[in-house]
Amino acid sequence: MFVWAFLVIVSFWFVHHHWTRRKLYTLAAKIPGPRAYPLIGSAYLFFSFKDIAQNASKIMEKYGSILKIWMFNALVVVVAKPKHVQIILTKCLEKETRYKFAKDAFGNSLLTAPVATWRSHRKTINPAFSQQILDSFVDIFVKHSQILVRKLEEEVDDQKTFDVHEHLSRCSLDIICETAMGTTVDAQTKPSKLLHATRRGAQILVERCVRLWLHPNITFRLSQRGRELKEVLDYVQGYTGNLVRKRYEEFHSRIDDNFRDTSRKPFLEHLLSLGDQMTFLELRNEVDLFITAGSDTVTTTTGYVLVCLGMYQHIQQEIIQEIDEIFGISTRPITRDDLPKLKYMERVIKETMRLYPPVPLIARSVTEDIDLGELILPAGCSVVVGIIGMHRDPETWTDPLKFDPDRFTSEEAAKRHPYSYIPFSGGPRNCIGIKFSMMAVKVLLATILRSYKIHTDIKPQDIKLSVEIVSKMIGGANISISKR
Ligand code: HEM
Repeated sequence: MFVWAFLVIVSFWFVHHHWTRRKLYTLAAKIPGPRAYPLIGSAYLFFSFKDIAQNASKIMEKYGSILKIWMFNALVVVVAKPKHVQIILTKCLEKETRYKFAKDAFGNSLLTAPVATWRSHRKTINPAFSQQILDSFVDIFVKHSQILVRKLEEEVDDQKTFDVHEHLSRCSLDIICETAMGTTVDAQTKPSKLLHATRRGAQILVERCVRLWLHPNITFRLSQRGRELKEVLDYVQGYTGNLVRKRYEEFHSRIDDNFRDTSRKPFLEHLLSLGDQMTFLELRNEVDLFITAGSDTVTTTTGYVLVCLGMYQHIQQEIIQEIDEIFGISTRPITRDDLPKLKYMERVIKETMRLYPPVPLIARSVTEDIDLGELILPAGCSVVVGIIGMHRDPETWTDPLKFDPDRFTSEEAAKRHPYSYIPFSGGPRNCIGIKFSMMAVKVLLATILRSYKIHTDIKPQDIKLSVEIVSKMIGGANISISKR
């Protein structure tokens, strides 16, 4: 009797579920994709964590630039053509459901907030990333880059390779903490619990996204990973919370014109001076997001560029020539006026981010049917933009695996679709830190290259990127350095 009742309820649910989603199924049937089995869909292709990237690229090669994957009963559509991506990134502003896992760490911050909240926060926060404010941070970039150069002394030996990512991540954390909160964490000179905590937090988040049993809050909180994340977040949020609270209270107890001037102040104080729009918790969430989003991406980008310079010595030579033309034999520090002159370096950074995008995939939720011309994306599905696939698409990039910074001269760039190159995403919900990153990476590279020559044994065909929120080179960004 009990079994019959159970079967009737399940059948009823099944029919009801399919009936309410009939439009989604009809539209999905028109999108090509790998075979889907009852209940699991095509999720079997992603059961092995280490094969995810390989399987995803095989599927993309086979099914082309729009394809569907049924992950159990969730429809995921992958798109990789600039004209489709432009429509998606301008019309679908709601983040994909898995971003909600990041709310434990960042609450309703820019990255994770629903559209209505995001819109007002983005409007409030945008002025804090003005050119004038960013210019005031150059001294901070320089100070920490010079410490990095001193730390790298220990590694000088062209017979010895080391993972430069390790040094860069400490330096980027110092930069981002000082620019975001006005405090130095000295991660380059002291052991840093904050560094390990932010790193571990990001790893657990990725694991949660791909391990289905960690999706429900209840199983996650009881799991070892859930407990570990709590411990990590208690530390990070305790640390940043104390600093944010101190500044928040200071600001509210003495609002005076000092807080309103635009001389060098961390983001946090600029956010406070924008008015009473943000609560303490909102401020802490945004600061936590800047620290994670800003430090990992700047680290990865700079590390990728250094490996590329090691692989392509003639390109390194050209950058060094550009640097020497600006500084000559002077040892003066880099200033903000030097940065726009590093034009060839900028092209090298862009070409590196094309082949090795720090954020290889992004995802959005489709909340209403979206007409892509050839196909309609049904409301209720998720859409993944495969940035790495787009950046290597032979239809856009001739000889796509060739490292060629001249693809980014203004004449060449003008010939391409504006959404063919999107390392910082695109549309209204793009990265808020574009200019910050370019300035920080330029200062880091120029400071390093004024002192050292870069070498590597890595070959382009050996480079594989890990599947993480921010990609890394599997095996490490291994270089060796010698004094110039
Ligand atoms: C090379 C460096 C960087 C790259 C490649 C990068 C890339 C991206 C991408 C692809 C997104 C979109 C994410 C998505 O839609 O899921 C994003 C968003 C974001 N990034 Fe960056 N980022 C970089 C540096 C930074 C820095 C330095 C900061 C802060 C100081 C920052 C803060 C943010 C924030 C707050 C968002 C969310 C924006 C919004 O939704 O309004 N990023 N970034």
